[in-house]
Amino acid sequence: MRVSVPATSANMGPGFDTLGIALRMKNQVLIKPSKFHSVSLKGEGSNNPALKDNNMFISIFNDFYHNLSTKRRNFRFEFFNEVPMSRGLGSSSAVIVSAIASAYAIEGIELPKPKLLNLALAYENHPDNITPAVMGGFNVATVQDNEVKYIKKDMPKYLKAIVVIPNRPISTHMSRKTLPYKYSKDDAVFNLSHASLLTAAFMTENWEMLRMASQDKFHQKYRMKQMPELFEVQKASLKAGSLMSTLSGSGSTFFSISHADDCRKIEKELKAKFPHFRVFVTDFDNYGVRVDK
Ligand SMILES: Nc1ncnc2c1ncn2[C@@H]1O[C@H](COP(=O)(O)OP(=O)(O)O)[C@@H](O)[C@H]1O
Ligand SMILES: N[C@@H](CCOP(=O)(O)O)C(=O)O
Repeated sequence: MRVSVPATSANMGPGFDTLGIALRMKNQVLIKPSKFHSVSLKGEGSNNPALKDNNMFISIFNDFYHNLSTKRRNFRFEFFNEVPMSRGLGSSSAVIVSAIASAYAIEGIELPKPKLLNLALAYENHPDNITPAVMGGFNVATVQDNEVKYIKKDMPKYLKAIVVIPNRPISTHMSRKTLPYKYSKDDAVFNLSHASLLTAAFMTENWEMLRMASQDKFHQKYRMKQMPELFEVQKASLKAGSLMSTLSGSGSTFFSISHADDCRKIEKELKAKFPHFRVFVTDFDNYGVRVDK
């Protein structure tokens, strides 16, 4: 059985804890019944021996498997990871979503996506990564009465994402602690109006609006100060023709959107300017978590 989950870019500027989008970079796990428990890792995290012991995937999988099954089978887990850890591309959401989906699938129990989304909420209490990880596409989401309420929009093929991934990880948990406890009414209105306009722009495919609507006063400047080169990345990406360019989740990745015709030029300019960062173009994912039995 194979389960794959896409990387996600959350916030998208002003949509703190609300907006997120799925990218065509994925973590996959292949699970086979086996005499003994064993783990193999390829790609991201493969040089981290701790992930072979009790990693977050295995512990969430076991929580669910032990609840769902009376049998005590062992499994071989083969991970193929494309989502870099702690870079603001939703690696923790990818792990949470794939672990829950895997436990249900291995037991042959149907798990509708909305239910999976609400189960994932217990492990990550902001819905902006888990929603696109489960559903794919661009999503606006909130949590009400312990349930995720969301609206999804498929992304067109003529738009591409350009990601700039620094070497330095940023822990989402730690980064959230650096944000202000309170915001002024002006800043709240600024973010509310920009996030609303950005959402409307995605829904109506008004791409020229993205640059203006993706401005934010809630989190980016506080987080980017810890890595000031990111201000240069943003400036360079917009100058090279991106439609929008924002910190991805809590960082350290920078995420931009462009027309397909412009993406290679933008990628080339960013690579030349920031040779010490990984820069590449990727498609959007409109499907979300996928289980192949
Ligand atoms: N492939 C993986 N396998 C196991 N655990 C992972 C994996 N990817 C991420 N994690 C867990 O998620 C944590 C990173 O979460 P977080 O700081 O929220 O980063 P991100 O911005 O990538 O979601 C890691 O420290 C690790 O505990
Ligand atoms: N809204 C969250 C998003 C965190 O995304 P991640 O990919 O960095 O985990 C936040 O801004 O803290």
